[in-house]
Amino acid sequence: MASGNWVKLEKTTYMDPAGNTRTWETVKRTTRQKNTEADGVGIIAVLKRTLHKDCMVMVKQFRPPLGCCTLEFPAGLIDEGETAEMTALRELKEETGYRGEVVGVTPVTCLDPGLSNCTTQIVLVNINGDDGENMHPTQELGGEFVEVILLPLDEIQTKINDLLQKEKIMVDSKVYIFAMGMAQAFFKPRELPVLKQ
Ligand SMILES: Nc1nc(=O)[nH]c2c1ncn2[C@H]1C[C@H](O)[C@@H](COP(=O)(O)OP(=O)(O)O)O1
Repeated sequence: MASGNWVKLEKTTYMDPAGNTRTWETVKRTTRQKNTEADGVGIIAVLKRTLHKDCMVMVKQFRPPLGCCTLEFPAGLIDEGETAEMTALRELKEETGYRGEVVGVTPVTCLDPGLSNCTTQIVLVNINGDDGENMHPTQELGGEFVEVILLPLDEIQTKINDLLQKEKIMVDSKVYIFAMGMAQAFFKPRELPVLKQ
C-alpha cells in the first residue's frame, strides 16, 4: 500500500477460523536482517555499584510519532550479521556510554501485534559501575539525542510516577510493566498473609 525507507504498510491476506479469506492492514519494518526474526532489541540494563542501590539505566528521547518524549529501555535495531546480544551491547554503549555484560535474553517477542509484525528480543545486561570505563560513561550518538536516566530498582515504579507528574513524558508499556512487577516482587512477600474473602 505504501513503502518508505524504514517501514511499509501492507494489506495482509489470511484465513479466519471459519474459513473466510480476510485482509488486515499491517505495518512492517523494511529493515529486518536475514537470519533473524527480531527487528531489534530492548535492553534491561542494571547498573551495579559498591555502596549504591542497583539502578535501572533508562533513556529519555523525543519520539516523533508521539510528538513527545518517552521513557524507555535503551533499544535499537539489529544490524546485519549481529546477534541480539551483540546489538544490545553496542546500543547500550552508543545510547548510554555504559559497557555491559549479557546475563539473559528472551525469545523473539511481538510488540504491537494488532498493528504490526514488529518484534524484539529483550536482553538483560549487568553493568559493573565500579569498573573504570563505566565511571564516566560517554555516549556515542550520531545525530540522536538521548538523555540517560538512572532509577533505583527498588523504587522504580514510584520514581517513574514522580517523573510522569513532573514532566510531559510518555512511559513505554514494557518499562511500566517491569516496574509494576518489581514493586510486587519487592513488597508483597514482606506483607503478612491475611485471609482473602
Ligand atoms: N520508523 C522510522 N522512521 C524513521 O524516519 N526513522 C527511523 C525509524 N525507525 C528507525 N529509524 C532510524 C532513526 C535513527 O537514525 C535510527 C535509530 O534507530 P535505532 O537506534 O536502531 O533504534 P531506536 O533507538 O529504537 O530508534 O533509525
